[in-house]
This record gives sequence, structure tokens and C-alpha cells, in this order.
Amino acid sequence: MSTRTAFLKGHGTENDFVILPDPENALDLSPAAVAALCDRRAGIGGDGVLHVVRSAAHPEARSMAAEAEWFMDYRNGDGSVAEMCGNGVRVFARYLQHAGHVAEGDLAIATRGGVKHVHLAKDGDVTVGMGRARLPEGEVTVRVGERSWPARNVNMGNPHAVAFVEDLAHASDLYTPPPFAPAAAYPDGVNVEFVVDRGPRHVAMRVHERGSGETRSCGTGACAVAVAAARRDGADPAATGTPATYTVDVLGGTLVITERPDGEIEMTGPAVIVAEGTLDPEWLETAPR
Ligand SMILES: N[C@@H](CCC[C@H](N)C(=O)O)C(=O)O
Repeated sequence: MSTRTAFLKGHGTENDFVILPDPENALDLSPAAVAALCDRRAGIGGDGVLHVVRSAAHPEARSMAAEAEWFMDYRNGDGSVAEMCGNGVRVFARYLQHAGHVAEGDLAIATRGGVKHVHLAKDGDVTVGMGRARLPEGEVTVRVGERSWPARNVNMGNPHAVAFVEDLAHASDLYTPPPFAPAAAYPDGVNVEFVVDRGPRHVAMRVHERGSGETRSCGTGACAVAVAAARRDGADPAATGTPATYTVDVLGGTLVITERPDGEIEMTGPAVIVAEGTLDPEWLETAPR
């Protein structure tokens, strides 16, 4: 990394990110450097990093450059790469507006999960077209201590296991990934959501995120939960021909998810820039690479 590296801090329903503007993809962003930045005691702190790169300057995004000028190179807090981050896309869009790269209204953002269409509303909410869910076959069981639950596989570009439970406290501290069976079900790891009902089409969730631990919100996770809840409730939009809208409470706020009969999913929620500054050159020299 260069010695004058700018950063911002932002969050979407308290899923928080270190934002690194790097239009020409010049930063040496190793997994260790990402983990050091996300460290909540010795670094800036965050659930992940949003590396902001021009699509044309990133080998994974060049093919999307004609459609989306900016690529969200998302990294989990442990430095691992993930396919998608739903809250991240909203915060990324808010950053682009904050930096004057885009105005209120519609824009497209390239991600590893394809181009996402975003709407920056006047009221501060950001809506993202999250694409369609895939529902891979297979029975999975998630366990915490003595309790276990069946979980539904939902893929939102990244893998999720959604378990409906009686009490969110039963998920325990979620510091470590909850074990699941069969152990080979997710060779690349999984995000695990625990869900309770709050009312009609209204649920609350906690999540253990692959590569970040328990977070206060997960956008792809909230979409996976809404998709699983609609199937459970007999409200699958493809079957009923009617959109299904779920309010999903997360520890850090509320997200609203709508799935249309064609399977397209939209997520709406807030996205906030909290601070900006530059990384201390001395810290950078000693931070792991
Ligand atoms: N917080 C994100 C999901 C980030 C990626 C996830 N940890 C994974 O590894 O798949 C969201 O808002 O979707």
C-alpha cells in the first residue's frame, strides 16, 4: 500500500466497512492487510473492506466496464474474498455519491456476482437489485450446543443456510461458525442465519458470516431469509404470481426485501458514511502485508 492511503468508514444497518478508494487498482491489498484494517482494536475496524476500483482497471471486472464504471472488490474481515455483499453494495453506492462520482438516482455497480442495479433515493435509502436466489437441493442441519435445526440452502451469489428457530438467543454467541451436517455440505464455507417470526411477513435474524463472525446485519443473508420464509409460508412469488415483501429485522436495523414472480429480488435499507481520513504511514509500514 502507498503511504498516503485514503480511507472512509461506512455502514449499512451496522454491517460496517472500511472503504478504500483506489480507482486505478494500485493498492497491494493482501489478505493480511485487509485483516489488519478490519481489526477492531489494532486497526480501523470493520466487518469487511470495500475496495473501490474502476472496472476497467481490475482483471475480474473488465468485462463489466461498459455497463458499470465501478467495481466493488469486496473482502471479508479475515481477508477472504466473497462473491457478493448486499449491504456492501448499498454503502459502496453511498460512497460513490459522497465522492461526487454519481448523483442521486440510478446507477450500476460491478461485483463478483455480476452487475447490480442500484437506486439512491432522496430519503437516504438505497435499493439494490440483488438478482435471483438459487435453492440448491439437500438437507442440512445446523447445531448450537445441544440444539439442532434443519436449514434451507439459499444461494444469493454467496452461500447461506437459513434455520428457523424458537428464540434468537438459542444461536448463542456466534463467535465461531456453527457446525452443520453433513460437514461436506459447504466446501467453501457458508453464512448461517437464525430466524424467528415477529408478525405476518415480518421476521428477525441473527447471522454468522463466513469470514467475519457475527455481524449486526447481512444483506444477502436477509434476502436468503426472505426467500426461505416465503417458501415456508406458501408465498413463493413464482407459484402465487404475487410479489412477496418481508421486513427483516437485523441487530443493526431493518431491511425490506421484495421478491417478484420472475424471481428478481430487491433490497432496501439505509447506507451511511461515518468518517474519512488517511492511514498513518508508520502504521502502514508495520501493518502485516
Ligand atoms: N455482509 C454481506 C455478506 C458478505 C460476504 C459473506 N461474509 C460471505 O463470505 O459470503 C452482505 O451484506 O451480504
